[in-house]
Amino acid sequence: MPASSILVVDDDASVRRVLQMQLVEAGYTVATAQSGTEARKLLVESRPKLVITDLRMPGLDGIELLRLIADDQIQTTVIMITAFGSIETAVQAMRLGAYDYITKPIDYEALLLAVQRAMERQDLIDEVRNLRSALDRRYGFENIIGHSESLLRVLELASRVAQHDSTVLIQGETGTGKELLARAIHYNSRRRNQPFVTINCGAIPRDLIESELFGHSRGSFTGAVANKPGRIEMADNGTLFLDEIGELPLESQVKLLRVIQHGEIERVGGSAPKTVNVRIIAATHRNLAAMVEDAAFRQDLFYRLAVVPLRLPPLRERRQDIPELLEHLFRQARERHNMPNIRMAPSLVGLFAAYRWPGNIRELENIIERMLVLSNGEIITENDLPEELRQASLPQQRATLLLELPDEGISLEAVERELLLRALEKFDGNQTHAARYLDISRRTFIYRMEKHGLRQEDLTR
Ligand SMILES: Nc1ncnc2c1ncn2[C@@H]1O[C@H](COP(=O)(O)OP(=O)(O)OP(=O)(O)O)[C@@H](O)[C@H]1O
Repeated sequence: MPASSILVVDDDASVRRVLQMQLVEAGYTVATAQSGTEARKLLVESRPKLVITDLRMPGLDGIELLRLIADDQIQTTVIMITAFGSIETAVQAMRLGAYDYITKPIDYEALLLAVQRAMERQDLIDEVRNLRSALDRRYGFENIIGHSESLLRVLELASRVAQHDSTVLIQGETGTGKELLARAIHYNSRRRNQPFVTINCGAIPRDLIESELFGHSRGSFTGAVANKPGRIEMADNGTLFLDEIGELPLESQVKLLRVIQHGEIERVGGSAPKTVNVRIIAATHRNLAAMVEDAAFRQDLFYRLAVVPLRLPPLRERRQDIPELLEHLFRQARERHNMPNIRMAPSLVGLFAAYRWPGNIRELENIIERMLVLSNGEIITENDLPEELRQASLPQQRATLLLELPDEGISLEAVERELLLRALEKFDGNQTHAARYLDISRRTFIYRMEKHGLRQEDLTR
């Protein structure tokens, strides 16, 4: 049956005939069924866009047909024909999901108008469904490329947690796909048809972050010219993605905790607290546990966020994924720039696999894009690679940290001591930076310095 098809269901042959005639004349393709049971069969076989059904029929009646359509989730719009005066059943039909009803004797002009509106509605529903499934495909777990064990383990956990409403904390270096994973969780959760709202806590000035998160009332500060809902409110019933949560100032952390604990927000500048229902997914490239030790992040909030902690491994820890990612991202970039014939010399894969990728997949994506745009031939060769990648192939530079392992053995303590000193040196004696560089808390850093009997002055040894 073609797309604009209508199924007319009535046990009265003359009503069927007249309805069919009128609708065909108006340009629709029409099929008919003389009972609910016959309609049921046709519904499955030919998937009509619209069903016009009589309410009262022997056997399976209009209401039962409507229930079937709802239960089987058949995508169609229903118009019910009811006897004049049976308003209660019409109301019942609407409650069960009928889009409209018309009464007998049928006013054909009114019917055609109702059909036209119903068709437009079904078109809209179909369009939204198509867009949504494109979105689902785009943000599904299957779009997170890679088959390394460390990645698969995270994806498996994430897909299990997606079904539940628990708060998720995603940790991982910059560019490892934290936002991509957060979206996949949202689009695979029960909230998928509700908003996914993001906020980057590191990108918003400190004095504006609360108004951005919680909204503000008119006049609460200079520039607050109107009432404005915050991102949390916008994410009501959906998911809020708090990127770079480690950058959230301590004062705002208390308020966020309140949202998580009580589901309540208060706009900046007053107004009564409002109840919201949001799922929170937070992400950070920082070591939050170390920040808690340094009192730079609230412990209570940390525990609330890290109900399900997920850690995305850096690319250099899953080098086996590089060829697959390279191919995927290259194909995407080729399509984006409409360069279907461009190829990449196969020898390049080795160079890509050897590089350290400090910026992870985002860096890989950017380098591919740059090579493609700047290339002037049909094939990308080693000469088109940025310097840092070509260097990666030189064996002596494969790793930034190369330890000489002497035959007589080496003391782990001595190595640790040396690392502490080198890190301090690298950051001109700044302990906070050195600790962050070594991915430990400042407290741990100081503790280890003391353990080795090191003092700041030893720097100048
Ligand atoms: N496994 C993957 N497969 C395909 N594309 C990926 C993968 N991981 C990341 N990407 C792509 O890499 C880019 C960076 O990913 P994303 O923004 O999710 O990283 P991030 O960890 O949130 O980064 P940042 O910490 O800098 O915000 C995006 O364009 C994303 O689509």
